[in-house]
Amino acid sequence: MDKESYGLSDKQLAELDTVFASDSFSGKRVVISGGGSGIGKAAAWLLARLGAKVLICGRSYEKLMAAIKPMQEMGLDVGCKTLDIRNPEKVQTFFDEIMDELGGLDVLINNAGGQFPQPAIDFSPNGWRAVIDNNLNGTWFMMQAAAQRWRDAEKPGNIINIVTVIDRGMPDIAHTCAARAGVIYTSKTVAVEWAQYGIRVNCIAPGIIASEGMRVYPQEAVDEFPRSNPMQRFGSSWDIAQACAYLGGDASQFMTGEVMTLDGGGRLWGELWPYKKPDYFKPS
Ligand SMILES: CCCCCCC/C=C/C(=O)SCCNC(=O)CCNC(=O)[C@H](O)C(C)(C)COP(=O)(O)OP(=O)(O)OC[C@H]1O[C@@H](n2cnc3c(N)ncnc32)[C@H](O)[C@@H]1OP(=O)(O)O
Ligand SMILES: NC(=O)C1=CN([C@@H]2O[C@H](COP(=O)(O)OP(=O)(O)OC[C@H]3O[C@@H](n4cnc5c(N)ncnc54)[C@H](OP(=O)(O)O)[C@@H]3O)[C@@H](O)[C@H]2O)C=CC1
Repeated sequence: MDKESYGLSDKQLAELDTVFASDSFSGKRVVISGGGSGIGKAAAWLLARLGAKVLICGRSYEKLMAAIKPMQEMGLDVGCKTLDIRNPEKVQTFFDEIMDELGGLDVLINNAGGQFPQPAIDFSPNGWRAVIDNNLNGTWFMMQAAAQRWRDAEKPGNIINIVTVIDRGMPDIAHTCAARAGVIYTSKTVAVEWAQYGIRVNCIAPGIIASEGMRVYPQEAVDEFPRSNPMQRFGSSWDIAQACAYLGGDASQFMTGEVMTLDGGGRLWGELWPYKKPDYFKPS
């Protein structure tokens, strides 16, 4: 399939089945970074359909507005704000504003992120920095800003960080492996530190998901992706959205500091080359 066509349509997102009760997020306020496309948009649809008041953020106002319009037309309670998560001052202002506007916050889904595929030996210093900044620093600024406000207001909170599967590293995206490892181990650490404030922190590690994000990868690499797990296929943004509903809701109330992997078994079997498999590793 052409990678340009990956992703779920608004019609699908409005109609896909879910195992969760239709009022299971009623009264909950949820912020989703990178909610204008892919996994973040699917999570926005699902949690809003389950009754949450949802606010999505990202860098492009046009993209955010295009994402929320069909949700609002369905009567869902969804808004948006522009934010570059790499800017700590802007992140602070963002949380001041949304705490006012939403009247508080229950769940933060740190989904914004991404990388470019390249053999590590060729990374420029700035390319390395850009990926660390986006995925590690940006996620941290968001986590800390939310946690400070929950602590100061003496309210519980729930953080879900979307990472990637890094158990065996990942050729062609070493920068993101470094950043995501940082997010996972920061999450495990603050899951302990912040338990005293009633704040839970968990991660979701998606395998290959047929989202708009696939456009960053060469078509030849994407064609091989389904063969990287024993199920021999892509997962869907809806799979990850449903994991967000589990971790964001009361069913997971005794869970913190964990990484939930949804990768079709990819971490146990198979190989993935997001840029290009070198001849050295091909059968002779
Ligand atoms: C087990 C299964 C795991 C599956 C994992 C594989 C599948 C993963 C899929 C996904 O994650 S899908 C989501 C993908 N979505 C994205 O990646 C979108 C977001 N990405 C970005 O915004 C960028 O990639 C970025 C790196 C964060 C760039 O941000 P920024 O706006 O700061 O970039 P620039 O200012 O343009 O560039 C900074 C620096 O980086 C170099 N660079 C950027 N792109 C490339 C590239 N394609 N190749 C090489 N280098 C690149 C760029 O040249 C700059 O460096 P200098 O030139 O200044 O040295
Ligand atoms: N699809 C997959 O196979 C996998 C995805 N992931 C991760 O899941 C998350 C979602 O990816 P996916 O939905 O597939 O891809 P997308 O590229 O569609 O989503 C990434 C979103 O993050 C936003 N974003 C990126 N950088 C920033 C920033 N600095 N500040 C604010 N928003 C930002 C983008 O919006 P904008 O550019 O407008 O700011 C975009 O909406 C990412 O972290 C990705 O790396 C992990 C493993 C596999």
